[in-house]
Amino acid sequence: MSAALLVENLVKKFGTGKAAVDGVNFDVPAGEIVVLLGPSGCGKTTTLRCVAGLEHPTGGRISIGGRVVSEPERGTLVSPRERDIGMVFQSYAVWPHMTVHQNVAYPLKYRRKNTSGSADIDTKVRETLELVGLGEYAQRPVTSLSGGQMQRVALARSLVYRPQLLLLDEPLSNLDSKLRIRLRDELRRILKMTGMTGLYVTHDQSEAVVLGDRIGVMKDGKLLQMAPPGEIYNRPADSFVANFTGAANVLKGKVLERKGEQVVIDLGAAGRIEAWTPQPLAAGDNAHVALRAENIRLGERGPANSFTGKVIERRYQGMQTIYDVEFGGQKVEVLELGTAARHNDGEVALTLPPDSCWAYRDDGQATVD
Ligand SMILES: Nc1ncnc2c1ncn2[C@@H]1O[C@H](COP(=O)(O)OP(=O)(O)OP(=O)(O)O)[C@@H](O)[C@H]1O
Repeated sequence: MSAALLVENLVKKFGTGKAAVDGVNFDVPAGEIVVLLGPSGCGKTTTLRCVAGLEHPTGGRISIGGRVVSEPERGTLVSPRERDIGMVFQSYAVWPHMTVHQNVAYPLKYRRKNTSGSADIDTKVRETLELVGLGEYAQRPVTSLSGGQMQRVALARSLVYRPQLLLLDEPLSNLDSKLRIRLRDELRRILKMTGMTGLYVTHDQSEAVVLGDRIGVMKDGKLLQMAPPGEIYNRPADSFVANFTGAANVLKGKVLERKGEQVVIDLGAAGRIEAWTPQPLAAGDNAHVALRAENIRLGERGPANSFTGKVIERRYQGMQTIYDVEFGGQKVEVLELGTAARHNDGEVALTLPPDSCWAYRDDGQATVD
């Protein structure tokens, strides 16, 4: 039976410097997959290693299946072995001198958990190999497999003993891009079929969106937002989340008025723009509006946020065209899907739908370096 993970106010400091994990809170209900997403050094691997028991947290509490496995304030620290977790890492970590079958059988023989002899072990190994699509490879030496197949062996080895919780740290990053996409899609199917509770760490947005029931975006040791992928992409709670997940356009201005979650922002020469905001912005505040290139509608006039601009450059990329458009001293990038570029250089109407314009306090950190 899969179990929930609860992480409360987790802190991890290495030495005396800044905390690598700085007061992180989240839960993973049984059967859910949560992905921690963020740039290099944001603390996602350290968070996962604390859950695994491979790092000793400085503060906070971690519980797996209702059992506290780490709470430094009370001197509680359960060893990794006793946490009943499975782990899959970037490196394949298979036993090179064994066959595929032997590799996957190893944890069952070693643990003798939920098994009643070699026939039972054999059945479980066969079932798990079928699940990861390696049913026909059971007797092959593991070293004769491709990278993607070896990673499936590593996954099967972690799934075969049905741990309470599966931890995955960038498991696809050593694979070539085609294989990575295929295994990414399959991984979700496999995890959902087993009903496994999963915590997955990556810096790759597409993996996070495909795999996660919820995504937690981290920066500088802090969890900025945790929400379903659609919410992260359409209602980013923070300017960093918006920018990190691809809202690369930034328009600077001043708040004129606020009604509920809507604000009107003065963009200077370009005029006014309506936007949604998750932050306590008020009239007079400096703010910036973030929006995605693919949410701007070129050649259309909508009921609000319509402007007349000028295409100053267009880059045809086969499946899509990117336009640089200027309006009233502001510059935006617009993405148009399709194999034909529909707009030429020169004057063009553009609409920035208010629902896709997100306003944040201007703290000078609008973009990811
Ligand atoms: N063993 C360690 N000793 C000292 N500092 C460490 C150690 N492990 C991690 N750190 C630091 O903690 C911070 C967070 O690192 P962490 O590996 O968790 O980030 P990450 O988001 O997983 O990045 P990446 O994707 O590059 O692995 C970084 O500043 C890193 O240098």
